[in-house]
Amino acid sequence: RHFKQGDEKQSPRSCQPKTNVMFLKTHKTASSTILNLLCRFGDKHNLTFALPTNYRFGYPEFFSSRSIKGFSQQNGRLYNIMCHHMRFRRLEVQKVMPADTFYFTILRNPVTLAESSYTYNTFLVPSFHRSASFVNFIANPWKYYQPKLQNSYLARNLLWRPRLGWQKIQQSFSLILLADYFDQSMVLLRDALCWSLDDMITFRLNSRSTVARKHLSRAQEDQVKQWNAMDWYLYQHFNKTFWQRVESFGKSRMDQEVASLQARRKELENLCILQVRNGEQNKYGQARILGYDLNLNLSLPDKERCLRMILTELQYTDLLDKKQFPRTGSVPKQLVAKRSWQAPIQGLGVNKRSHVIWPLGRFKKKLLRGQGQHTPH
Ligand SMILES: Nc1ncnc2c1ncn2[C@@H]1O[C@H](COP(=O)(O)OS(=O)(=O)O)[C@@H](OP(=O)(O)O)[C@H]1O
Repeated sequence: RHFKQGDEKQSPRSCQPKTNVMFLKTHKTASSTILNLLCRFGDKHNLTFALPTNYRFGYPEFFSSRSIKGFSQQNGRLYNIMCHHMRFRRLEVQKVMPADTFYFTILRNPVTLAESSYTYNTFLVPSFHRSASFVNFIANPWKYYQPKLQNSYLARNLLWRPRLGWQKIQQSFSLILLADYFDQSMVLLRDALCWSLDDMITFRLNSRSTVARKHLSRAQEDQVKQWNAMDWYLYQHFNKTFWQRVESFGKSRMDQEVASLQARRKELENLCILQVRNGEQNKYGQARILGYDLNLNLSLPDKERCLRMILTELQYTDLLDKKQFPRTGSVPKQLVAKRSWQAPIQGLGVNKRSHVIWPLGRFKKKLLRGQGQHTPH
């Protein structure tokens, strides 16, 4: 049981791995899991990341190259990977990404998306916390929703907002994935990027447990679709194009590759994960986010790799920040636990008893004892 086995199993491929990649990260669409995948790839190959100064590129305002840490019009530098939250503006992004950049994004069924957003952001969105529950909100949204109230953009048509319509999406992105078919999405992405199987293996991050998700009746689902009509329209369109793409990829080839992906993920889960457990309630809502405890008996290289697979968006961003800006980067206060014995949450699930020591210095040691926290996205 070792990471290497999976890498060795892969046959050589004739294509050239893409190293210039732009991912439009969006709310509650498995985007933290994909961000982790991109961070690991870029980190492994020492690629440069366009990093935001404060975890997001000026969101909810439109993207500006000024929000990239260290960028100036004078140095006019280009980056390999861009994957943090933004409100997309193609021309502005193109200024800082090479011409052959591969652009992709991800959507999710607006029904489960809206429920996730409500639970996760209840206290952040006044339109939400005026209602007693999601079912209550969705039965009569106009009673609670006021567009001018703070963060109301999180309460309606979440898919639509960062992207401005399906024609623009179609023009700007070479691949549009669906969180609801995550494994098929990873197969398509792997094919497009020409990356290895292990590069595509992720553990589910920023996730609630299945029992915490609210199941809706058909009538309630219809209410959500009506309330988020633009999202529903967008989703239907890209659901169709997604399955057309699967069709041209080949259905049986897809089934085989999904099976390999799942088998390899299982192997790595067995290697890395001791247990999955409920973390603390997130700060802005009622969601308890699952965390992972790593196995205690891992070799140091495996520990490092397993740990990278469970780093959350903020934690990985801090590591990359530290790597790209060794002198200016600092450990943000919120990542450091108030008491060192506190069990970490949000994916940084190193067991209390297992003080994993990374060889890369004090920062990581702190991080490993730290408490992950999540800003709203
Ligand atoms: N691999 C995979 N497959 C399917 N779904 C997945 C996966 N990884 C994460 N998720 C689900 O995505 C939700 C979190 O999305 P984000 O990470 O984009 O949220 S955030 O906006 O960055 O806070 C969150 O949804 P809910 O659990 O319904 O809240 C996660 O469970």
